[in-house]
Formats: sequence, C-alpha cells, structure tokens
Amino acid sequence: MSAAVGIGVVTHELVHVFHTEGHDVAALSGISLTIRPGEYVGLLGPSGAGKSTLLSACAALLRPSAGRLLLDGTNIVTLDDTERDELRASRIGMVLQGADRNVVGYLSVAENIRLAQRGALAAGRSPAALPDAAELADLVGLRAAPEVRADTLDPAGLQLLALACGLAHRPRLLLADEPTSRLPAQARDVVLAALSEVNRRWGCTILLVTHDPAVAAAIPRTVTIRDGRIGAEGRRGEEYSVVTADGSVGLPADVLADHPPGTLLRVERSGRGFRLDPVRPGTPDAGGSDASEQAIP
Ligand SMILES: Nc1ncnc2c1ncn2[C@@H]1O[C@H](COP(=O)(O)OP(=O)(O)OP(=O)(O)O)[C@@H](O)[C@H]1O
Repeated sequence: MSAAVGIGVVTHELVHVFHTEGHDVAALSGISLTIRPGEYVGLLGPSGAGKSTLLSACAALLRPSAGRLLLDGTNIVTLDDTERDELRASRIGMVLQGADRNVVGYLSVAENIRLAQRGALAAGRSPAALPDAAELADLVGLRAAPEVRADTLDPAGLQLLALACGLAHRPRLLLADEPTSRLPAQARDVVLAALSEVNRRWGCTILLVTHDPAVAAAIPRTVTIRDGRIGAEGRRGEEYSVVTADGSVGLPADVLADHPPGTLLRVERSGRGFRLDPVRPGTPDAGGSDASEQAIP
C-alpha cells in the first residue's frame, strides 16, 4: 500500500472556555501553532494546562470558543456536526488514554480492528481502501495472531492493539493521549518504536500528549502548553522559549519558579543574544514604593 500523506494542523489564537456552573474555565487562551503534514509532535505541560482540550479540538470533538483551527487547510471551527463526523471518519484517528478504553476485551485482535473500521465504512469508505488486520499488526509490530483475544495480551500488546485500532481507517492525522502511560520502560519503548514506524511508513501526522520526559526526548519536536498558552518548544530534547504574537516569552519552569509573576526583568542586549536581569526590590532601579512590593525573591 502506498504511503499516506499526513495533514497539516494550523491553529491561530485558539481559545476555549468551558462554561461550568458558577464559573468559566479558560482551557485554551490563544494557541497559535503550525504542524506540518507528516510531522510528529509531542504535547507536554503540567496537569490542567490544556493539552487534552487542544487534542479534542483537533479531533473535532469540541468546538473552540474562538480562533481558527485548520486541518488540511479547512477551518474546522465553522463545520457543522455532520461535517465534523465525516472528517473524523475519513481523516482523524484517536488513541484515548488507557489502552483498554480503545479495545473490547472479549473480542479478538482482528475483530477489534474490524470494529474500529465500522465508522469509516458507514461513511462510505471502500473496504479495499482500508488496511487489513495483518497489515496493521505488522505496521505497529503486534506479534499476536489475529484470533487472539484482546484481554489475553500483555500491557504492551494491548497498547499496540489500541494503536492499530486508532489507525484502522488509515487516518492522515493520529491524535494519541498518553499512549505510553502506565507502561514499564521496555513496553513504552516498543510503543514509541511503533509510532515512529507509523510516521515513517505512512507519513501520518502525529500529535501525542505525554508527561514522560523519556517519551518527549524520543520525539523530534515537542510543544509545551502552560495555562492554555504555548510556553516552550523542544527540538531533539532541547527546550526553547517561544515569542508569542503579543510579544510575550514563556520562561522555562525552573526560571519561573525563581521569578514569580510580577518580577521586574531588565532586558539587555548581550552580543548576538539577550540577558534578563531581575531588578531587586528596594534598589534605585526598582523605582518607587510600588516596585518594592513586587514579589521578587
Ligand atoms: N469538561 C470540562 N468542563 C469544565 N472544565 C474543564 C473540562 N475539561 C477540562 N476542563 C478544565 O480545563 C483546563 C484544561 O484541562 P485539560 O484536561 O485540557 O488539561 P490537561 O493539560 O490535559 O491536563 P491533564 O494532564 O491532567 O490531563 C483545566 O482547568 C480543567 O479543569
């Protein structure tokens, strides 16, 4: 089968507010991000940062409150429910957090994959256009026979089957929420190798949420979300701050811990780079009495 072409994901000032009883929660506060077709990107960030909300928006499972979200050039924020269902059935694969949420334990490997293909077939995809169980098992490195029951697989095998189900309709964008959590290191590496192989052989764009630094180090590009905004980007394990459209720069978490909100920083050119110098309270540089009340260590 020829290589699939991944789709690009572009967000522009994406905002999402959950309206709950009594108060609103801003889960995404202006995310602008470009993921090229076929790119493999890890989404990092502390709990509550907005990672799952961003993944759900990319899966067309929730409608963002504001901003644009383009998949393959189409702004999906404005699509109606039928169009969003069709988009998922034709182009988007999902692996939910917890392998057992993606598979039915009493069904076999092949039955689970065929079940995962039902939506695409109902949406009019030709059976010939969909990969068969053996091809998918080979792609993700699942060594179990097609007739083996899912609930007899070991944790790595179950996660590989979950991945195969997410790929069962040959999506052009794979969204995976913590696909290696709860796995021991060896099983984690098996699943990471499978994801790299899917990306290499199918050209499928992958967006993966993780908390695990070892997983992040294995992904070519990472994006760190903090408080619903892009806080940093990583390349091959090295982290960089990102200048946002409004001129803000997210500080690395350890620097932020020493310089809480309200800290005054002097920005000085230094050769080809810049130096950030905290202004100490009570010094002439800190200004009047207001400045001495800043939360500066
Ligand atoms: N359905 C919802 N209703 C109300 N608030 C929500 C809902 N889902 C998420 N939130 C809130 O939105 C914010 C972002 O949540 P989100 O689940 O996207 O974060 P996350 O980075 O994926 O966290 P985690 O790593 O813990 O899964 C949090 O403050 C969360 O409490």
